[in-house]
Amino acid sequence: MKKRILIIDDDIDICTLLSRFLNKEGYETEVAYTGSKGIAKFKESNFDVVLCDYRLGDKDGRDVLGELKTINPQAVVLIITGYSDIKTAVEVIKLGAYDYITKPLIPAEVLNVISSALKSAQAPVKSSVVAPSAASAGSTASGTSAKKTTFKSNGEYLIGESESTKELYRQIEIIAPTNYSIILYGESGTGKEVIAKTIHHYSDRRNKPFIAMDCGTLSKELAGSEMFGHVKGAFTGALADKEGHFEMANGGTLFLDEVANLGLDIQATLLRVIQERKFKRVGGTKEMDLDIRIIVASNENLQEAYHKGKFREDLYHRFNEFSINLPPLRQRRQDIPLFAQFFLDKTNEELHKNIEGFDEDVMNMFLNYSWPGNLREFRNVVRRAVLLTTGNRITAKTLPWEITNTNIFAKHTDNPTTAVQPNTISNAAASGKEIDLKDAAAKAEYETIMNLLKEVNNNKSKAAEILKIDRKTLYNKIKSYEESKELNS
Ligand SMILES: Nc1ncnc2c1ncn2[C@@H]1O[C@H](COP(=O)(O)OP(=O)(O)OP(=O)(O)O)[C@@H](O)[C@H]1O
Repeated sequence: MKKRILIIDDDIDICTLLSRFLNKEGYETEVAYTGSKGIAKFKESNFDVVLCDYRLGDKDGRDVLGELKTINPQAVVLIITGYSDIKTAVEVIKLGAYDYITKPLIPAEVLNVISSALKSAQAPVKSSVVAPSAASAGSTASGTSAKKTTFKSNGEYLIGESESTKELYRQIEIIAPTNYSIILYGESGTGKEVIAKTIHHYSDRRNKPFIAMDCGTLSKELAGSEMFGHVKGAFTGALADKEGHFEMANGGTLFLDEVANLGLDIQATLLRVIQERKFKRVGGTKEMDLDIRIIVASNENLQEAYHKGKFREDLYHRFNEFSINLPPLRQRRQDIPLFAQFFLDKTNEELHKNIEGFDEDVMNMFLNYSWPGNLREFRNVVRRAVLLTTGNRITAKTLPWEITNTNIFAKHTDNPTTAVQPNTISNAAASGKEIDLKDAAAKAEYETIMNLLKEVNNNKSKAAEILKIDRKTLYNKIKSYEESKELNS
């Protein structure tokens, strides 16, 4: 049966082009020109993938994503963002989008992302049973705590060589063979799920399922059923018996992503299940024994969350048998050339291309950039650059402007990473301060423009040229930021 794709975009031309192109590639498509119409279509019928533009006439992609996930937590949603809008991309991934695609759209990239989304959706969304063979590439764990593990890239993921990476793997080596619950802290895209899978590979549970569950998008109503399953008739809409993530993971490892987002009610149920090591499907009577290892991930400090009353302290202590901090990419710069080559090799393989490497200035830009979307962003940037490259090497022309302009920006500020606010996220989490990612992004853009204008003696045409935008867009960006500042002051 043909896979069905819903395209939501207020640009009729893009809808038509995408739809024609995807039909030719064997997909069935439907289009909606507004967020509300898209949501209505999604309610009426099943789609395997939703492609949704971030900026829509009536709503933004974030709202649409939220509503689609409320209708079906397993919805596979790909958000289309502007070329330089990595902060939005990070935000929508946190909200449960499967991935993002940047504009201008490149057909091969669209196909690539759709096909990997469809593969992942064969299991429930964000859930994956790890092939045991993936574990065998490194020297395998013997199952005793005294064994010596040597981590090696399994071809799918890279390990890295910087000091912080070595420390990370030293911790994994100690903890993997035990049955301890683990909290993984790290910004979006640092590889928390990848590390959770690695821990699973190197544990005695490696031949059992690894199931990932995204708690960030669970509605209060569906949380119980998603976790523990339900029996037919348990509530309106429970048309058949359903297995929950705990049951799927039984015997193996359950990875709870964005665990700080779980409501207090479901936290109470979760605690009881973990303590009693037994659970029932919602509405069911049969009690099942629970044998799982739990790994949770959060980009918010859970200790602070419980101090604020957002997270149960007893549940926190249950999870916190061990915790690991994943460094952001900007703190493991030594690994950047390795990851660049790794992502290049992978993309060459996927696209049957043979690009040999990167121009020297490209690598310098990679090293200077602050990577707010971490490894996910890096992978996407390299993938896109490979798609756009026609020669032997990747040149700066194929990179987004925020990367090509890192150096200019760095000259004018004490903190070269201000442009992308990465530290603000963790600092804000630590201080309990609320930040608005959109405001942060707009501020960063504004500061970048103003600093560049100083650099070019206020020559706006020159600044626009360097930023690869037209003069009008440059004016609009300055104006809209200054107006919003006035409104908020
Ligand atoms: N060690 C690695 N080697 C190669 N690629 C990696 C590695 N770690 C992460 N990636 C890339 O980054 C992507 C994001 O990783 P992952 O989903 O594990 O991050 P995350 O921290 O769980 O993100 P989020 O908090 O947004 O869910 C992966 O799909 C993969 O492409």
